[in-house]
Amino acid sequence: MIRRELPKRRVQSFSDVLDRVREIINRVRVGGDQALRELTLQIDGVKLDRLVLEDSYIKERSEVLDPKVKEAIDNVWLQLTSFHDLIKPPNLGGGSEGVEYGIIWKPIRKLGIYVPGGKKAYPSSLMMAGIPAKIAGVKEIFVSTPTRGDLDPAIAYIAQKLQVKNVYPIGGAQAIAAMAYGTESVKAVDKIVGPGNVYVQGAKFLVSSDVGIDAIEGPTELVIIADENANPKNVALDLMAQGEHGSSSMLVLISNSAELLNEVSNLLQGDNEFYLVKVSSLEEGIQIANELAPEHLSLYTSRARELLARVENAGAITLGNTPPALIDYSAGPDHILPTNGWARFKGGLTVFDFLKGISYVRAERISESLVKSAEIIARYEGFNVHANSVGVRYE
Ligand SMILES: NC(=O)c1ccc[n+]([C@@H]2O[C@H](COP(=O)([O-])OP(=O)(O)OC[C@H]3O[C@@H](n4cnc5c(N)ncnc54)[C@H](O)[C@@H]3O)[C@@H](O)[C@H]2O)c1
Ligand SMILES: N[C@H](CO)Cc1c[nH]c[nH+]1
Ligand SMILES: [Zn+2]
Repeated sequence: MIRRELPKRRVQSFSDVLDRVREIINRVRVGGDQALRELTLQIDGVKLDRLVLEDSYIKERSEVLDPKVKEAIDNVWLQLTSFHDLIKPPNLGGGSEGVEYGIIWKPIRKLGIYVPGGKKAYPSSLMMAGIPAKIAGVKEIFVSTPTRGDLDPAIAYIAQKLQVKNVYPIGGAQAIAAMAYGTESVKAVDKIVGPGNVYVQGAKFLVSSDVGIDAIEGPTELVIIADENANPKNVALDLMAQGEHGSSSMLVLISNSAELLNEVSNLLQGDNEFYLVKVSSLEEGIQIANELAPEHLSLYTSRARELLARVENAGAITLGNTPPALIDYSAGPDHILPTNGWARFKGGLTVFDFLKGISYVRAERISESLVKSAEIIARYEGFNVHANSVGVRYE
């Protein structure tokens, strides 16, 4: 369906399902493995005979993967690695006023990756989470994914490449609850990352008081800002491509060209809702995009480079005639990206999501003024022992 207006809200939001998700989480916390089996049967219609897939089974499944797909995965692996390697921060040290200080980056220890698999399998998402995690130095990776029968061979292959400790054939909020709190079979982790539908993201949100999460990465969003130079067929393809994720995707085209909007409108097919909006200038388009804070933003205009500087809120941006689907698979930057407006304060997944920056200080010959300042502020706050503990050392 084509709408000639801006979307008023996300089609489906994780906050719409929090009551149901809370109920699922509580059932897993109380009932452990048995609750996981019951919930997977009730919600997914899958009878689980085991909750941890054996290594021999994962190997067997990876062996049935088409060699062409294996080769493609190996190829993309190198490109994703080069992007995330570029970002990995070095340990830094310096000093000022007699204080030696620095920061050391340490990986989180136990990581849970959720790999979506309700409607389609997402092996690419396992790569997008697993590669930066490995580059950050994460040692123990656990994966949960709904399997609807057998494990997807590409997920099996990637799990092996990542030396994943356990793969759990569990999906939805129950998988997130299990990795957050642990059950007899599922290990509790320090942080859970990964995309998924509103139930998965709602669960991540609710467990985030007890375990780390990356962000809300729910139903796909694409905003395209295009001018009269954009190819209408490619614009329509990009919108319909992200529509493949399901009816919850938010798909918006903003243009200053009525002709382009009409041409695209005639080309769009499928069940998704497409929002086509006319603006008077590309700058106005950017302003709207900044308010929507979409997951994917495409600047499909010859002024893309110039407009890039005006973008404040977006998960990832494609410039000119670059398909957003290239980020989904092989360009290098991550496709695990914030949705629901979380791009106002969070970027896409990077090695930073798997690292903790721990700062250190050594102050043997600190300047008198910094000692005095510490004492004065401590006393101002009423923390006299703090002040004394500093002052006494540098008398
Ligand atoms: N933002 C990103 O970075 C990003 C990346 C890739 C995919 N995605 C999104 O991930 C999503 C994948 O969704 P999916 O559904 O195919 O797979 P999924 O694995 O996220 O969700 C499937 C699970 O949801 C649970 N579920 C489904 N209906 C339920 C209900 N009524 N009550 C309770 N639980 C229920 C089930 O347990 C099922 O196993 C898509 O929306 C896609 O756009 C986002
Ligand atoms: N477009 C999704 C991120 O919103 C990522 C993806 C995976 N597979 C295909 N697409
Ligand atoms: Zn996609």
